[in-house]
Amino acid sequence: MSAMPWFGMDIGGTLSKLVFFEPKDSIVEKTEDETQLLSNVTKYLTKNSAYGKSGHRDEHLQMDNVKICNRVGTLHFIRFPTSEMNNFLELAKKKGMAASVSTVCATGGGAFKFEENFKNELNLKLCKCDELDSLIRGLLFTVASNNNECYFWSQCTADEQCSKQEYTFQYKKYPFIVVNIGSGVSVLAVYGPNNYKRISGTSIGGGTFLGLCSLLTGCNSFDEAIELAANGDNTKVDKLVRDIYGGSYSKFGLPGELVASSFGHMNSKEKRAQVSREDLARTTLVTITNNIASIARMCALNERIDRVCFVGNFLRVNPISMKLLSHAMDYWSKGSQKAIFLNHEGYFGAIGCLLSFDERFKE
Ligand SMILES: Nc1ncnc2c1ncn2[C@@H]1O[C@H](COP(=O)(O)OP(=O)(O)O)[C@@H](O)[C@H]1O
Ligand SMILES: CC(C)(COP(=O)(O)O)[C@@H](O)C(=O)NCCC(=O)O
Repeated sequence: MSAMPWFGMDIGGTLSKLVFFEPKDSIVEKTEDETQLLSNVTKYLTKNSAYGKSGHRDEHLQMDNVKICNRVGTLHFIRFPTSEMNNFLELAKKKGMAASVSTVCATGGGAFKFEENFKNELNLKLCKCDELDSLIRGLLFTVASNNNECYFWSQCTADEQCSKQEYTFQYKKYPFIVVNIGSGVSVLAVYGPNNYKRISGTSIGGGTFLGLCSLLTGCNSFDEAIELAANGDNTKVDKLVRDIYGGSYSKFGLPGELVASSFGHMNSKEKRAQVSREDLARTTLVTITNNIASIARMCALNERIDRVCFVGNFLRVNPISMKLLSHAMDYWSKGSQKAIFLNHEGYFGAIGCLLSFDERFKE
């Protein structure tokens, strides 16, 4: 079967992620098909960082000297909103992306939903891979290939002192938890390279943040929502323990600054009149993030696992949530659970999917 070895696609509920492998070695002779694709598609993809109105290449994530399928080359990372799928298919057709190939590996719900569109528009067969298998596979591969992939936030009790630190993740040491925060949230316990289970999930995820924030603030993008949140104050919107107790609730170790009731001030007309779009964006972000932290903590406790990797595009340009997650894990576990983050946060499904080409199509 003829297949397209250098693309892996993850078509998610909000964003489509496209990982593209550009072979750079001269050891292996290029086939005629390869030469044609490399000259047309590679030039177009690597010379630009924006495609159409809404496609972006994350140049800062590019990985050089990566070995895949016995080839050495560069991995490129591209994303576009899944809602723009029709425009993507049109552009792919125009640029001849599928001209000399018949199959591409794809994962995420969209690999099922858009299968017919790929067939009809591009005459391209989607070889479907499971999204959680791909996620774990891509994550393990990336951590093994990239020394600087993982980091953590230290001293997150005081925001000014909280800093990003490199983390050497012993990925060969199992188990660990993966919390994938995409449109919704999946929580996985990983026991070995081919041994994991999905232990929990919640529909209150990245899609909920963006949806609620759009409703409450009229913002038009995720980046705008995060920017608003960065300048807001959730204590104007949330009811804190100290608003109820006048201080902390010490008998059960609840500090005064803890949110007792998310959005709890908003039943008051006067308080509503005092809040800004920024405050509402911040509160939405804090509410969703704290809820995810609670679920992650309980899952880690239940499974008796202390390392928790948070991934997914909800964490893109979002240090506020990463710091909150770090603080929550550390504080409530009295330092026994650790929150770990990864630079290629939203791309592991697509990377894992690209890697499965090797297995499925080698002669
Ligand atoms: N440019 C963006 N556009 C839309 N959502 C974004 C963007 N960047 C980050 N996000 C956040 O990431 C979430 C999607 O994460 P992702 O891991 O790609 O999940 P999915 O596979 O469900 O699309 C969105 O719900 C939103 O919270
Ligand atoms: C259905 C999904 C696996 C799809 O993945 P996504 O596109 O959100 O990354 C995910 O949204 C999810 O796990 N939702 C939570 C469902 C639940 O456990 O309540």
